[in-house]
Amino acid sequence: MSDEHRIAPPAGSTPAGGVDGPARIAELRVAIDALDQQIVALLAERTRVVQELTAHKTDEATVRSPERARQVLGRVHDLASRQGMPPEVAVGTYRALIDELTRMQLEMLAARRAAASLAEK
Ligand SMILES: C=C(O[C@@H]1C=C(C(=O)O)C=C[C@H]1O)C(=O)O
Repeated sequence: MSDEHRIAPPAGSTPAGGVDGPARIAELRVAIDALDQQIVALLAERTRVVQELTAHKTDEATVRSPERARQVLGRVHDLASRQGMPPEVAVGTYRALIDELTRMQLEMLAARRAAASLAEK
């Protein structure tokens, strides 16, 4: 992250140079909106990869793959630590993401099964 986005000093202290108060909040919210645009683009790409992978799964146990989920969370924990981010924030975010993607995969599997059983009739 560039210096302009660094977390502000503790309340009561004067930020070193630059804009203060509401103007700085507005500036930082613009930075957050730009970052969100990039994050959602990457999440959309990750979701497309998961959707493609799901086409190769044929049962609920493989959809859930808890060991793989643990591995992803452990890796995210380490990556966040190395980036100077509180790892619990990254792990909590990914836990919610994996829960939602697992729910999406279960729906895809159910839809495929329903289509296959209709085709059999
Ligand atoms: C994408 C997969 O399926 C699920 C979702 C995961 C993820 O989003 O990283 C990881 C494991 C599974 O719970 C997978 O098996 O790799």
